[in-house]
Amino acid sequence: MAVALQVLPRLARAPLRPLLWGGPGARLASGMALAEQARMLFENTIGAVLPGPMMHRALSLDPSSGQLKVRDRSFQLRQNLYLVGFGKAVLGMAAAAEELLGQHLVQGVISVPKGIRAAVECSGKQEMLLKPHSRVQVFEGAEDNLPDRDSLRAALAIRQLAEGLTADDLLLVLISGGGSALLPAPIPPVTLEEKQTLTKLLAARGATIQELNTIRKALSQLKGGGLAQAAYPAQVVSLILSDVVGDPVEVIASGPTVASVHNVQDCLHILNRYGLRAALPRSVKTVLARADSDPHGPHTCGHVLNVIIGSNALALAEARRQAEALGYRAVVLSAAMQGDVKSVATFYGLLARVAGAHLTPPGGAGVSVEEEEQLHEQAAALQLPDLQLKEALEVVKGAQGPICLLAGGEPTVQLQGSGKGGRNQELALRVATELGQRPLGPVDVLFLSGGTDGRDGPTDAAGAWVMPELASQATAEGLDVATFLAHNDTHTFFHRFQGGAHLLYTGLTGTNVMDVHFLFLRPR
Ligand SMILES: Nc1ncnc2c1ncn2[C@@H]1O[C@H](COP(=O)(O)OP(=O)(O)OP(=O)(O)O)[C@@H](O)[C@H]1O
Ligand SMILES: O=C(O)[C@H](O)CO
Repeated sequence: MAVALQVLPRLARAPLRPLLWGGPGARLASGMALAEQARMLFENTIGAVLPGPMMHRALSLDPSSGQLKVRDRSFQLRQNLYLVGFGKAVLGMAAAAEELLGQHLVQGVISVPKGIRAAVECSGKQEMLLKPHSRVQVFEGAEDNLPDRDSLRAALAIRQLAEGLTADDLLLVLISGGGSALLPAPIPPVTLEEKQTLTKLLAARGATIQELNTIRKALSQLKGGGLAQAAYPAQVVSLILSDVVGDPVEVIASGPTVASVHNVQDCLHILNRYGLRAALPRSVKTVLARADSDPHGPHTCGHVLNVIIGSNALALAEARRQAEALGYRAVVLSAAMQGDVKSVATFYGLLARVAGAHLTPPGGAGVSVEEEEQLHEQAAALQLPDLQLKEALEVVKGAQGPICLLAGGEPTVQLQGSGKGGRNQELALRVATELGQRPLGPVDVLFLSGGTDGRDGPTDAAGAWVMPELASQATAEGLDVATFLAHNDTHTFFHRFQGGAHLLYTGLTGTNVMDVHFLFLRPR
């Protein structure tokens, strides 16, 4: 995270704009330009998954009895509350916890990205900062999302706090994406450097987050249930903001409060798959061999309540609600959008064409049977477990007015060039190319792709929005879309195209529930 962090100033002041989105405001909003609606929908979607609102939804305290309610479970607070946390969204989560439960809080330690406090301060987003004499100690570290000395110090302070707890205590654990790098505590003799190298190698060779975190858990004192074990016999409540498709609690931040179900054989398979088994340092082999013969077996986590408080699905549900308030028929297609960005772009291109043809009256572009078949084939190839394509097309067929199709997840980019970009900007530009290939009939189409953390790859933009005319307009400006795509240089493209008007700028938002994709179709 080399670039100075910066938090969205517009979101900071007005995360939600009920006047524009509900009741009488809806009519006003529906007269807005499509691009303005798309940008507002993106900002308001992020507003719904900011740490504060999510914490307030998940927790409630009865001040007279000291009863803390987390979902359907109750816990008795009497100045026995401790707090630890690690992840990109944890500063705001801790601030909300302090505001809600501060009178019972004895001590806390959190591990957050380098520069986050300065960025939050700069943006004036006071509600995401801890109080001046807070009982929560803050460590900043993990520059570039890699474990470092600072995050190691934080992890050791977190372990120490957890180990000092008794059966009368309650430990609140705040977890969000980026937590793995912010909580490194390698099992000796594995060193921080060895863990860093192995993590980097696995990531560079294309290991999935599930595979990467299986290895991290095997080599860590705190991951894979280790933190919960350290806190025993205290009760543990983990509040988790998911940045992994499907919200698997054992994967997010490597599941420090979830018993690991993996064995050494699983690790060896993964290391084999990426050609790393032969080159393993002796220390790693030692730790894996020890785990194999460990008479205690894996950690047990019966004293833990793990709760997902925010996710991509939640963001999409809010986006849908707000799109409907704007007068769109809105459908959530999937919160598990994964796969190569090229295949995902082809899918959205076909979807826009098929949906657009269904929306326009006879004499419009018309939908061919082949295209509808291609769309279903492309969808099947993406293997999205929760895809609601048939349902979405039914809604489109029955609709007489504007449609908004919503999805989220994290497609992947196979980097070939050395340009500057991110997966959202690349997806948007590829979708623009697809949309520009054939006429779409009398319907306005806009596609938006944005990262909810406000940072798309190593750029300061969150993503971009496009329309079918983009490619021809770019050509008129002397910009060749295909060349920018070939070099993975989409940020440079969007920066130059129409003076950067198609880029989404939010600054670092202080939350992270992966990416969202919006496809708007508005019959003329
Ligand atoms: N020039 C580029 N063009 C397209 N994508 C890129 C480019 N450079 C990096 N990327 C992609 O950006 C991704 C990294 O983005 P980012 O820093 O937002 O991490 P992330 O995976 O979103 O992290 P988190 O899960 O914490 O949000 C990688 O998947 C990488 O392939
Ligand atoms: O920290 C991590 O492990 C990733 O962000 C997934 O949660």
